[in-house]
Amino acid sequence: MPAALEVSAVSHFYGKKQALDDISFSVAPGRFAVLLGLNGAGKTTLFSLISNLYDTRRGAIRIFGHDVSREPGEALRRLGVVFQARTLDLDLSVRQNLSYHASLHGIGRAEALSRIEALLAQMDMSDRLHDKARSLSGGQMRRIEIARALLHRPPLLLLDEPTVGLDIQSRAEILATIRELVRTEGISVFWATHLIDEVEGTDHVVILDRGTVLADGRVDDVVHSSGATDIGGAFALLTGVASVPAGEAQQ
Ligand SMILES: Nc1ncnc2c1ncn2[C@@H]1O[C@H](COP(=O)(O)OP(=O)(O)OP(=O)(O)O)[C@@H](O)[C@H]1O
Repeated sequence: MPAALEVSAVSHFYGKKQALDDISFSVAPGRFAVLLGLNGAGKTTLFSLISNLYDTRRGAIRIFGHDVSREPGEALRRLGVVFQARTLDLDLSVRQNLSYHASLHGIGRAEALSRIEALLAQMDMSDRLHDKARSLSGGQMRRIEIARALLHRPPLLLLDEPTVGLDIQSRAEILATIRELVRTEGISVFWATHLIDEVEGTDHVVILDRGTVLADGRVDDVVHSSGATDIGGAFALLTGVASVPAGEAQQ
Protein backbone atom coordinates (compact mmCIF):
# COMPACT_ATOMS: atom_id res chain seq x y z
CA MET A 1 0.00 0.00 0.00
CA PRO A 2 1.40 3.46 -0.83
CA ALA A 3 2.09 5.99 1.92
CA ALA A 4 -0.88 8.09 3.03
CA LEU A 5 1.31 11.12 2.41
CA GLU A 6 4.65 11.21 0.65
CA VAL A 7 6.61 14.44 0.42
CA SER A 8 9.69 14.10 -1.82
CA ALA A 9 12.41 16.73 -2.14
CA VAL A 10 9.97 19.64 -1.88
CA SER A 11 11.24 23.22 -1.83
CA HIS A 12 9.21 26.41 -1.91
CA PHE A 13 10.14 30.05 -2.44
CA TYR A 14 8.16 33.24 -1.86
CA GLY A 15 9.98 35.43 -4.35
CA LYS A 16 13.59 35.07 -3.25
CA LYS A 17 12.72 33.93 0.26
CA GLN A 18 13.04 30.18 0.69
CA ALA A 19 10.32 28.82 3.01
CA LEU A 20 10.98 25.09 2.48
CA ASP A 21 14.32 23.54 1.60
CA ASP A 22 14.34 20.04 0.11
CA ILE A 23 11.78 18.47 2.48
CA SER A 24 11.23 14.69 2.36
CA PHE A 25 9.24 12.39 4.66
CA SER A 26 6.23 10.12 4.51
CA VAL A 27 3.27 9.23 6.74
CA ALA A 28 2.15 5.58 6.81
CA PRO A 29 -1.56 4.70 6.44
CA GLY A 30 -3.48 4.63 9.72
CA ARG A 31 -0.94 6.71 11.62
CA PHE A 32 -1.23 9.86 13.68
CA ALA A 33 1.80 11.94 12.71
CA VAL A 34 2.70 15.32 14.17
CA LEU A 35 4.48 18.10 12.29
CA LEU A 36 6.24 20.04 15.05
CA GLY A 37 7.74 23.45 14.41
CA LEU A 38 7.82 26.96 15.82
CA ASN A 39 6.15 29.92 14.14
CA GLY A 40 7.69 30.49 10.73
CA ALA A 41 9.04 26.93 10.42
CA GLY A 42 7.09 26.42 7.18
CA LYS A 43 4.13 24.33 8.40
CA THR A 44 1.41 26.37 6.70
CA THR A 45 3.45 26.60 3.51
CA LEU A 46 3.78 22.81 3.48
CA PHE A 47 0.03 22.39 4.09
CA SER A 48 -0.72 24.82 1.25
CA LEU A 49 1.41 22.70 -1.08
CA ILE A 50 -0.17 19.42 0.09
CA SER A 51 -3.66 20.81 -0.45
CA ASN A 52 -2.61 22.18 -3.86
CA LEU A 53 -3.27 25.83 -2.97
CA TYR A 54 0.25 26.50 -4.24
CA ASP A 55 1.82 24.66 -7.12
CA THR A 56 4.59 22.22 -6.16
CA ARG A 57 7.33 23.45 -8.46
CA ARG A 58 10.23 21.60 -6.87
CA GLY A 59 9.75 18.03 -5.72
CA ALA A 60 6.58 15.96 -5.54
CA ILE A 61 3.72 15.33 -3.09
CA ARG A 62 1.64 12.16 -3.29
CA ILE A 63 -1.52 11.25 -1.38
CA PHE A 64 -2.04 7.48 -1.36
CA GLY A 65 0.20 7.33 -4.44
CA HIS A 66 -1.55 10.12 -6.38
CA ASP A 67 0.57 13.12 -7.32
CA VAL A 68 -1.10 16.33 -6.13
CA SER A 69 0.04 18.33 -9.19
CA ARG A 70 -0.49 15.69 -11.86
CA GLU A 71 -3.67 14.01 -10.57
CA PRO A 72 -5.24 16.66 -8.33
CA GLY A 73 -8.73 15.13 -8.48
CA GLU A 74 -7.60 11.68 -7.35
CA ALA A 75 -5.23 13.10 -4.73
CA LEU A 76 -7.55 15.73 -3.23
CA ARG A 77 -10.60 13.52 -2.89
CA ARG A 78 -8.53 11.44 -0.47
CA LEU A 79 -7.70 14.52 1.59
CA GLY A 80 -9.61 16.46 4.27
CA VAL A 81 -8.15 19.71 5.59
CA VAL A 82 -8.78 21.82 8.68
CA PHE A 83 -7.04 25.13 8.06
CA GLN A 84 -5.63 27.32 10.81
CA ALA A 85 -7.99 30.24 10.09
CA ARG A 86 -11.65 29.83 11.00
CA THR A 87 -13.67 29.12 7.89
CA LEU A 88 -17.29 28.54 8.95
CA ASP A 89 -19.90 30.97 7.65
CA LEU A 90 -21.07 32.46 10.95
CA ASP A 91 -24.50 33.46 9.62
CA LEU A 92 -25.37 29.94 8.49
CA SER A 93 -26.48 27.07 10.71
CA VAL A 94 -24.23 24.10 11.42
CA ARG A 95 -26.33 22.03 9.04
CA GLN A 96 -26.15 24.66 6.27
CA ASN A 97 -22.36 24.96 6.63
CA LEU A 98 -21.97 21.19 6.35
CA SER A 99 -24.59 20.68 3.60
CA TYR A 100 -22.93 23.30 1.42
CA HIS A 101 -19.61 21.47 1.68
CA ALA A 102 -21.29 18.11 0.97
CA SER A 103 -22.88 19.49 -2.19
CA LEU A 104 -19.47 20.77 -3.37
CA HIS A 105 -18.33 17.16 -3.16
CA GLY A 106 -21.37 15.94 -5.11
CA ILE A 107 -22.93 14.16 -2.12
CA GLY A 108 -26.76 13.92 -2.44
CA ARG A 109 -29.08 15.53 0.12
CA ALA A 110 -30.23 12.41 1.95
CA GLU A 111 -26.76 10.88 2.07
CA ALA A 112 -25.32 14.23 3.22
CA LEU A 113 -27.79 14.49 6.09
CA SER A 114 -27.06 10.97 7.26
CA ARG A 115 -23.29 11.62 7.17
CA ILE A 116 -23.75 14.99 8.94
CA GLU A 117 -25.77 13.37 11.72
CA ALA A 118 -23.22 10.57 12.17
CA LEU A 119 -20.28 12.99 12.25
CA LEU A 120 -21.99 15.37 14.66
CA ALA A 121 -22.62 12.41 16.97
CA GLN A 122 -18.92 11.48 16.77
CA MET A 123 -18.00 15.10 17.57
CA ASP A 124 -20.53 15.15 20.43
CA MET A 125 -22.35 18.02 18.70
CA SER A 126 -25.67 16.41 17.69
CA ASP A 127 -27.74 18.96 19.61
CA ARG A 128 -26.26 21.90 17.62
CA LEU A 129 -27.43 20.90 14.12
CA HIS A 130 -29.78 23.87 13.69
CA ASP A 131 -27.79 26.45 15.64
CA LYS A 132 -26.05 29.34 13.92
CA ALA A 133 -22.28 28.87 13.72
CA ARG A 134 -21.96 32.26 15.43
CA SER A 135 -23.44 30.80 18.63
CA LEU A 136 -20.71 28.14 19.01
CA SER A 137 -17.58 28.35 21.16
CA GLY A 138 -14.14 28.24 19.51
CA GLY A 139 -13.73 24.56 20.38
CA GLN A 140 -17.20 23.71 19.05
CA MET A 141 -16.48 25.55 15.78
CA ARG A 142 -13.31 23.52 15.43
CA ARG A 143 -15.25 20.31 15.89
CA ILE A 144 -17.68 21.38 13.15
CA GLU A 145 -14.74 22.18 10.87
CA ILE A 146 -13.34 18.70 11.55
CA ALA A 147 -16.74 17.12 10.76
CA ARG A 148 -16.84 19.13 7.55
CA ALA A 149 -13.35 17.97 6.54
CA LEU A 150 -14.48 14.34 7.03
CA LEU A 151 -17.79 14.56 5.13
CA HIS A 152 -16.38 13.19 1.86
CA ARG A 153 -14.72 10.35 3.84
CA PRO A 154 -11.10 11.15 3.07
CA PRO A 155 -8.56 8.59 4.33
CA LEU A 156 -6.06 11.40 5.13
CA LEU A 157 -6.84 14.37 7.39
CA LEU A 158 -4.56 17.41 7.71
CA LEU A 159 -4.99 19.79 10.63
CA ASP A 160 -3.01 23.04 10.76
CA GLU A 161 -2.58 24.04 14.43
CA PRO A 162 -6.20 23.10 15.21
CA THR A 163 -6.02 23.89 18.93
CA VAL A 164 -4.61 27.42 18.71
CA GLY A 165 -6.62 29.79 20.86
CA LEU A 166 -8.56 27.02 22.66
CA ASP A 167 -8.60 26.36 26.40
CA ILE A 168 -6.88 23.31 27.87
CA GLN A 169 -10.04 21.23 28.08
CA SER A 170 -11.15 21.93 24.49
CA ARG A 171 -7.63 21.14 23.27
CA ALA A 172 -7.58 17.84 25.10
CA GLU A 173 -11.04 16.92 23.80
CA ILE A 174 -10.18 17.65 20.19
CA LEU A 175 -6.92 15.70 20.42
CA ALA A 176 -8.78 12.75 22.00
CA THR A 177 -11.50 12.86 19.31
CA ILE A 178 -8.93 12.74 16.52
CA ARG A 179 -6.96 9.93 18.18
CA GLU A 180 -10.22 7.98 18.50
CA LEU A 181 -10.90 8.48 14.77
CA VAL A 182 -7.46 7.10 13.95
CA ARG A 183 -8.08 4.10 16.20
CA THR A 184 -11.64 3.29 15.12
CA GLU A 185 -11.77 4.44 11.48
CA GLY A 186 -8.14 3.79 10.54
CA ILE A 187 -7.72 7.21 8.95
CA SER A 188 -4.29 8.82 8.69
CA VAL A 189 -3.75 12.16 10.39
CA PHE A 190 -1.08 14.80 9.87
CA TRP A 191 -1.36 17.35 12.69
CA ALA A 192 0.74 20.54 12.69
CA THR A 193 1.55 22.20 16.00
CA HIS A 194 4.14 24.25 17.83
CA LEU A 195 3.04 22.78 21.19
CA ILE A 196 5.31 20.04 22.47
CA ASP A 197 2.68 18.38 24.65
CA GLU A 198 0.59 17.56 21.54
CA VAL A 199 3.35 15.13 20.49
CA GLU A 200 2.84 12.92 23.57
CA GLY A 201 1.34 9.54 22.74
CA THR A 202 2.01 10.03 19.03
CA ASP A 203 3.46 7.38 16.72
CA HIS A 204 5.45 9.65 14.47
CA VAL A 205 6.95 13.13 14.62
CA VAL A 206 8.44 15.32 11.90
CA ILE A 207 10.40 18.29 13.29
CA LEU A 208 10.49 21.25 10.91
CA ASP A 209 12.69 24.25 11.59
CA ARG A 210 13.27 27.20 9.27
CA GLY A 211 12.16 25.20 6.27
CA THR A 212 14.27 22.11 6.97
CA VAL A 213 13.34 18.69 8.39
CA LEU A 214 15.60 18.16 11.44
CA ALA A 215 14.10 14.83 12.54
CA ASP A 216 11.58 12.36 11.18
CA GLY A 217 10.58 9.09 12.79
CA ARG A 218 9.17 7.37 15.86
CA VAL A 219 9.13 9.73 18.83
CA ASP A 220 11.27 7.36 20.95
CA ASP A 221 13.85 7.10 18.17
CA VAL A 222 13.99 10.88 17.71
CA VAL A 223 14.47 11.40 21.47
CA HIS A 224 17.11 8.66 21.67
CA SER A 225 19.14 9.74 18.64
CA SER A 226 19.18 13.38 19.79
CA GLY A 227 20.67 12.36 23.16
CA ALA A 228 17.77 13.95 25.09
CA THR A 229 15.46 12.33 27.64
CA ASP A 230 12.14 13.58 26.26
CA ILE A 231 10.71 15.14 23.10
CA GLY A 232 10.90 18.67 24.55
CA GLY A 233 14.61 18.20 25.19
CA ALA A 234 15.11 16.70 21.73
CA PHE A 235 13.34 19.65 20.11
CA ALA A 236 15.43 22.16 22.10
CA LEU A 237 18.69 20.38 21.24
CA LEU A 238 17.86 20.01 17.56
CA THR A 239 16.56 23.56 17.00
CA GLY A 240 18.78 25.38 19.49
CA VAL A 241 15.81 27.11 21.18
CA ALA A 242 16.10 27.70 24.91
CA SER A 243 12.52 26.87 25.87
CA VAL A 244 9.83 24.93 24.12
CA PRO A 245 6.18 26.00 24.21
CA ALA A 246 3.86 23.58 26.00
CA GLY A 247 0.09 23.88 25.85
CA GLU A 248 -0.18 25.88 29.03
CA ALA A 249 1.71 28.72 27.36
CA GLN A 250 -1.43 29.28 25.27
CA GLN A 251 -3.68 30.08 28.19
N1 LIG B 1 2.95 34.89 1.42
C1 LIG B 1 4.21 34.94 1.89
N2 LIG B 1 5.11 35.77 1.36
C2 LIG B 1 6.38 35.82 1.81
N3 LIG B 1 6.87 35.05 2.82
C3 LIG B 1 5.99 34.21 3.40
C4 LIG B 1 4.62 34.12 2.97
N4 LIG B 1 4.01 33.17 3.73
C5 LIG B 1 4.95 32.71 4.60
N5 LIG B 1 6.12 33.35 4.38
C6 LIG B 1 7.38 33.09 5.11
O1 LIG B 1 7.70 31.71 4.93
C7 LIG B 1 8.19 31.16 6.17
C8 LIG B 1 7.31 30.01 6.59
O2 LIG B 1 6.02 30.51 6.94
P1 LIG B 1 4.79 29.55 7.34
O3 LIG B 1 3.60 30.43 7.52
O4 LIG B 1 4.72 28.44 6.38
O5 LIG B 1 5.30 29.00 8.75
P2 LIG B 1 4.47 28.30 9.92
O6 LIG B 1 5.36 27.25 10.47
O7 LIG B 1 3.14 27.89 9.40
O8 LIG B 1 4.30 29.46 10.94
P3 LIG B 1 3.00 29.89 11.80
O9 LIG B 1 2.87 28.87 12.87
O10 LIG B 1 3.39 31.25 12.32
O11 LIG B 1 1.85 29.96 10.83
C9 LIG B 1 8.22 32.31 7.17
O12 LIG B 1 9.51 32.85 7.18
C10 LIG B 1 7.23 33.30 6.60
O13 LIG B 1 7.59 34.62 6.96
